[in-house]
Amino acid sequence: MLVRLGCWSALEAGQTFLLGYGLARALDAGFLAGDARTGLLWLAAAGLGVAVGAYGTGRVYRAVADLVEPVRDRLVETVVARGVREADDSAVSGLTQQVEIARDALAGLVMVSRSFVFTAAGALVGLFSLAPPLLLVVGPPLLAGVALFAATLRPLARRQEAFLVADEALAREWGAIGQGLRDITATGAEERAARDLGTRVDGELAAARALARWTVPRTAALAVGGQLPVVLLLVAAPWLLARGVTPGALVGALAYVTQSLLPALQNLIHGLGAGGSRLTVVLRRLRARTPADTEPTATPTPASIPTTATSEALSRHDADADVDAAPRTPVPAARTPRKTPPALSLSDVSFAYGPASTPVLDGLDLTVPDGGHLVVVGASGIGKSTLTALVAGLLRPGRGAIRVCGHPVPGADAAALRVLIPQEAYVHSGTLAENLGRLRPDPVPERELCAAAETVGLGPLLADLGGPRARVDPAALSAGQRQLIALTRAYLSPAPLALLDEATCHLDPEAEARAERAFAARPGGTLVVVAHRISSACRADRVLVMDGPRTAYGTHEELLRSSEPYQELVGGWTVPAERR
Ligand SMILES: Nc1ncnc2c1ncn2[C@@H]1O[C@H](COP(=O)(O)OP(=O)(O)OP(=O)(O)O)[C@@H](O)[C@H]1O
Repeated sequence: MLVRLGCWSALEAGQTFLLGYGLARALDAGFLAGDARTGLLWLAAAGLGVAVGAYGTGRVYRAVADLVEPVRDRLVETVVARGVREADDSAVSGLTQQVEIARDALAGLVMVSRSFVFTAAGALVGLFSLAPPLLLVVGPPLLAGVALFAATLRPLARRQEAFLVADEALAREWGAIGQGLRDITATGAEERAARDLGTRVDGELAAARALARWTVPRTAALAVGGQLPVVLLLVAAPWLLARGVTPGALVGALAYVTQSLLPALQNLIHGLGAGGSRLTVVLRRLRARTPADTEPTATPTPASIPTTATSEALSRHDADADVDAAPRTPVPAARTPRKTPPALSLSDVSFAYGPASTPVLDGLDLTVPDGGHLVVVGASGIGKSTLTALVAGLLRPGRGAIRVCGHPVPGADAAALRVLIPQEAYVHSGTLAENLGRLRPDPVPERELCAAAETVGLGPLLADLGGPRARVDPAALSAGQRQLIALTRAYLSPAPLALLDEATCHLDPEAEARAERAFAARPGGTLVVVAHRISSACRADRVLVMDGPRTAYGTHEELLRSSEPYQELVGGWTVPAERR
């Protein structure tokens, strides 16, 4: 196969030889000697050389394909076998894509390096045939240029790889943030996300600068090896002519340098510089997972989430007794008791989506004490999510004031004290531990992760996936499983106020009850739930019924007696036989 490739390349190189030699002979033996016919014949010979060379090029492509395709097949076999062994189909699709990149890069490398070797051979033989002194002028700078380029190859490949890794890390971070924008805003993690992304951007910038510095010697190699010979040929023309070099040979030499050597060197430098390092990176990645694959998608950095003083002596609801048996994971933020503002207060809050729209909220007053458990119910489209978005600071009230633990909303302090779990749970690729500990400023001990998972109801999934260090593929999880992960993450967050906006809608009633009880029992935690089922309202110590801009507020029993909209809602839901 290699012999065949060499033969077709030699035929291709004949074109290079004939280009300069034919031109020189056409001038010296033809046009300059007054014999136009001979000149034309030599030009025709050069033209024939181009045609034969083109045929050779076509066969070269086939020979390269014969060489590269088996390599690709072997790589695919290795990758698929490994994927099947590791039962990792996502890795197979990713890696087979990398195999295609490896195939293209390898083919490109074979093409450019082969082309340079044969073109240089054809041109140097041609120069020697025309006049050996021409070799003295063209040869040394060409060798110097190639040597300089060879010296830059290794450091350049390293910089290129560092840049690719930094670029991928940035793309991953960016993708993760893009997908989870709503949750990042909802959980007040904007600063942290911006810091993580900023680190990646700085990393890529540094890698790009280092790479750019190494392109300088590469450009110099092209100038020395490809452009300097042209200048030297022109400068040395009188000296060459004085030593018997004919004008035709001089023109032929210029043709060799400008039409063959310079483009071949350009292709070599470009092809080996970019394609070579790409091939190195991809092959390394195919052999084993690279650091880029194994490193966490975001480096957890300590976030300065303020703690708050909560736990005013306001009654914790009865359901607490129900969850005493469940293992409790302490909320990490230290909170000092005594005289603190309520976990949530709204005073005279009004909100409409547009100046001419009917207000969704109109003069709402509401207080949720520290440790309280409020459930919000109401018909679809009545404004429950709007209320949680206002409390989370995602919307601004048109009138009135909202405070979380005494801090005005919107505001950074308030944002750090509440965590919003929306209906569409966000899980990013990475390990379970990374997912679960994302809202914590410091690494969460595995024991605490497992205890929290058990409490919220994620325990069986955690075990199935292989523990906290197992990697998760968000696309392979069910909506309910994603919700359990998001709930456990919020449970572990230091924010005392948890806002569950139909965050358990994909869970079965039992799993929903377990998750809600866990949140209600979070030490120092306050819970606001937009209810998906009436059982949620039964578990709460207070219920807010939204009925247009009007609202009703009280315990489940009180509202059953006093609120017609609540009675209707309860009638529409299946009332459990006994309060859960
Ligand atoms: N971005 C928006 N722009 C304009 N109107 C909106 C917007 N978001 C919601 N609304 C409207 O505000 C009202 C309240 O919507 P919201 O989503 O808060 O209700 P909801 O009680 O949470 O409904 P569901 O139970 O179906 O989720 C609805 O009439 C809705 O159409």
